[in-house]
Amino acid sequence: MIEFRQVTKRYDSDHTALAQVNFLIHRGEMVFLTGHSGAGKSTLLKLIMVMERPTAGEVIVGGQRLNQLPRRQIPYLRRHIGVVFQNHQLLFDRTVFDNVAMPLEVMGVPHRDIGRRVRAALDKVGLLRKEKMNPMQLSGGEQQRVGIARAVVNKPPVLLADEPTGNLDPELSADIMNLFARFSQVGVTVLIASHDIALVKAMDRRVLTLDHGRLVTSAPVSSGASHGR
Ligand SMILES: Nc1ncnc2c1ncn2[C@@H]1O[C@H](COP(=O)(O)OP(=O)(O)OP(=O)(O)O)[C@@H](O)[C@H]1O
Repeated sequence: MIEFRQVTKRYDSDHTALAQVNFLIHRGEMVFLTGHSGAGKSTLLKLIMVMERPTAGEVIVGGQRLNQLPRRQIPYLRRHIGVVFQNHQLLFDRTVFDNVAMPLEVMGVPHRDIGRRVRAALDKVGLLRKEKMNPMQLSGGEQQRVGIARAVVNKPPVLLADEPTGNLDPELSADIMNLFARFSQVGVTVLIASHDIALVKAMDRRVLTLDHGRLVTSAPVSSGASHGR
């Protein structure tokens, strides 16, 4: 579902953020991306979203070679990729419902379908009864769940998360990770960048580790079973 072939990304003429990175993530797999600050995690996610283009090599998402993707096709590709950020980027002058509905409105989904789809997404993250609230009235963990509901409301086959538990305590962080695991169980391909080594270990999934832009491991952190297919 997500494949990198010999991908190199240089920002300025000499600074190499990613160097000859190779990996393949299968449909429905949940994979973690770790590495020190500046290792290249966000860059790798940006290449999948085509917010950046590789200097060399090839990125393939859902069978589509992104190098050849014309600029005008980028918005359509992004509809197939849900993204969750650490600071969830919610609008505090709108209700929970309206925040989750935003991607559907941008896509021009008919009004009568929006309510049903927003409520289905809120149900998945356990917030069905809070749709009329303002995100400001919610806890940090609940706000992050709203961000996740918004990321999955149009049922993207790929879900990316950049430090999605950065502001949360360990218990809430584990809840959020288990939520991502449930999406992968129903076939969503999930890639999560995280600094939280203890949490990543506890989830016992395949881990891609970057070190100064190089992929140094692509294996489960523990000796437990690989969840790769
Ligand atoms: N737009 C940019 N222009 C120039 N250099 C950049 C740009 N974005 C990132 N870099 C550099 O590329 C390297 C990788 O950055 P990146 O943000 O991908 O790392 P990261 O692993 O996500 O770090 P963090 O965990 O701190 O967010 C860093 O040295 C960074 O300074």
